[in-house]
Parts: sequence; structure tokens; C-alpha cells
Amino acid sequence: MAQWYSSVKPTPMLKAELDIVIPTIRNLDFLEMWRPFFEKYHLIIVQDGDPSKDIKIPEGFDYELYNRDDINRILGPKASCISFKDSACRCFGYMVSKKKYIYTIDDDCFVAKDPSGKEINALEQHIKNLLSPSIPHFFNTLYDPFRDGADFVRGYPFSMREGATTAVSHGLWLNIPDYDAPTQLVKPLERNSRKFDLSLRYVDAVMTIPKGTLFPMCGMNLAFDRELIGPAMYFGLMGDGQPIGRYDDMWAGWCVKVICDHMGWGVKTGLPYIWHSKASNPFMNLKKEYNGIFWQEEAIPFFQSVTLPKECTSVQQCYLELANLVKEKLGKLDPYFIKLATGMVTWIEAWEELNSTEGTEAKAKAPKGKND
Ligand SMILES: O=c1ccn([C@@H]2O[C@H](COP(=O)(O)OP(=O)(O)O[C@H]3O[C@@H](CO)[C@H](O)[C@H]3O)[C@@H](O)[C@H]2O)c(=O)[nH]1
Ligand SMILES: [Mn+2]
Repeated sequence: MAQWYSSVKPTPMLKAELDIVIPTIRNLDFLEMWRPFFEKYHLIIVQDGDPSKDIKIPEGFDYELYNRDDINRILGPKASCISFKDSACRCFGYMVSKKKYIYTIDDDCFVAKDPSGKEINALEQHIKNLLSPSIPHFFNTLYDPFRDGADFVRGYPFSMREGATTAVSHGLWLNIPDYDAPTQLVKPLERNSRKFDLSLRYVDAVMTIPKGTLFPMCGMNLAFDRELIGPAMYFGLMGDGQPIGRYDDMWAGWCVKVICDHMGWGVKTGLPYIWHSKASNPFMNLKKEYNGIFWQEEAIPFFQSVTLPKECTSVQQCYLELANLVKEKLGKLDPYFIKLATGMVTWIEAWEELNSTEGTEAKAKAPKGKND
């Protein structure tokens, strides 16, 4: 039996070790449904779009709220690396947090029910995923061996059963799946639920994405160990003024996976599910995505070819090396990647500035917010 972790013990809540980051352009009424699960946690709300707009937040939540004016004030010229008018802005919340773990969720995601009809505490499952080891180096055909009722199957090397540290927990979605625009256009009515499409039903599994394999990381239901992989969770230059959008989480996922592979850490995907309620406009999405759909055919082979030098022993060093390679290899594809590589370097500089001891003063001037 995998010793590291047994889910028989109650899952620690990590109230003081975890922040919930929400990017938003809307009122946050969705929090009412999450209240039983979120009310004890500190929220970091990143308000995108017009900073003069008032975002309504239900009573009783402990939060800090940052709008574009705050981002510009805190980061100064380095604010150029934080996207505007794209959910990529959420990564500012990762930077200003001081906690070990981050959970990020979109404001159109609600509490889903498992096949038994029980409400899913997505945060609890993410914490379970993060606190139990991953197995990136050898696939277990019963999936997560650390779950109750599962274990390592015959033939699984005993020397590998300790597993690896888990850096990322990638959750999934019922109802509206995270499709790209072309898929949305050809399947306007598809819903990820038992009723509509059995091939996309609730899959009761958590698995580690094998080392050397990339994956399309979606930012709408995502948790990670910020102290481990936070500096690589940059969601890129998207939205206003950029030739691309809705590839923020994808870019971060490719960078994160390459670095996790290099560092020997694991990335899990599967449970928990959330209920994704809103299909954004596929035509608007196509406009935002079209360069990404084209460029990714070059970008993915690039990431698959990356070997980080063994001298890169910190995530920051890995990330700066990656930025160099992006500029050198993808800069030929389009000048955008040269700008993006610069944004990657600025992100690390800003991260270091805010997360050094002096940087806490900047945080101390945090703006509007409500604390206990
Ligand atoms: O300009 C914007 C647009 C949106 N937001 C906030 O970001 C999330 C996601 O927005 P939304 O749910 O409207 O869009 P989706 O198409 O469902 O998002 C998918 O694409 C990814 C974005 O790249 C996202 O992670 C996926 O879920 C909401 O909280 C909006 O309020 C924003 O901040 N700025
Ligand atoms: Mn959505």
C-alpha cells in the first residue's frame, strides 16, 4: 500500500496555506454556491477590464481585490508583462500571493455533482491531489495508486513506489467542456454530461501525466504548489494589444510541464470536476485563437525538443533559459514570440521583486479588500 498518503485521514484544509485566485470582469455572485467550500479561504480577485467598474462581492468573504490601476501601481513598468482584457491577468494573483498553494477558478464555474448526486468539494480534491505523490516516471494502469481502493499493480517497480512531489493538479469540467472555437462551432450543443454524450461523461480518475508528455492546461479549475512551480505559472501576453488570446493557460502549461519534467515533479489531471456554465462566443473566440491554432503546430514541437541544462537547478533559472530558447527558436516564427520572451523575463523580475522581503511593502499597500 502506498504509505505516503492515505485518503482515509481527513484532508487538511490548508486554510492558512492556500489562496484562491479569481480573474473577473463580472460580479462574483457565483461565490454564493461555493460559500460552504470557499468561505474560510482568502481570495485574491484580479479585476480585468475597466478599473473604475465596481465588482460586487458577496458578504462574508475575506479577499483582496486588484484592478489594473493597482497592477500598474505595484509593478510600475513591469506591469507590461500582465495581460489586459484576457483571463491571463489572473497570474498577477499568483505573484502577489504569499501562500504555498494556489487554486484558481473562473467566475462561471459552479459546484458540480458526482454520479451519486453528491456535491463535489473541488478544493478538497485538489488538496488531496497536491499532497499525494505523482508517478510521472512509470504509468500505473490502475491510475492513482494513492487513492483508496487502488494501489500499484503487479510489475510496478518497487524502487519507484515512493513517487514524486506533485506540483500541479488540473481539474476538469462538466456541462460546457473547454473546447477551442472551431470545435465549439461544429459542436454547439455538446455538453459533457451523461445525458448528452456518454463518451464525455464523468470519469472517476486522477492520473499523472507521464514525463515527456505535454498537455493542454486549462486555467478554469487549476491548483498548484506556488512555492514549487509558481515562477513558471506565467500566463503570457494575451488579449488587448496582442495578436492572440485564450492561449494563456496553454502557454503556461507547456512551460510548466517542461520544467516539472526537468525538476522531477508531477502534474496530475482528472478529478475534481466543476460545472462550467457559460460557453463564450465561438466567433469571438476564433478571432482570439486563430494565431494560436496555427502557431501551436510549431510551438509544441519546440517544447517537445527542449532539454534544460542540468545547471538549471531552480524554477527561475529554468524559466529564464526557456525564455532565451523561445526568443531564439520561436522568434523566427513571429516577432510576437520575441515580445513574449521579454515578457517572460519581466515576469521573473517582477516575481523576484515582489517575493523578496522588501517586496512585501508593495503588497502591504494592497488596495480595496475585506479582511476578517
Ligand atoms: O477579458 C477577460 C475575459 C474573461 N475574464 C475572466 O476569465 C475567466 C474566463 O472567462 P470566460 O469564462 O468568459 O471564458 P471561457 O471561454 O469560458 O474561458 C476559457 O478560456 C480560458 C481563458 O483563456 C479560461 O481559463 C477558460 O475557462 C472568467 O473568470 C472571466 O471573468 C477576464 O478576466 N478577462
Ligand atoms: Mn468560462
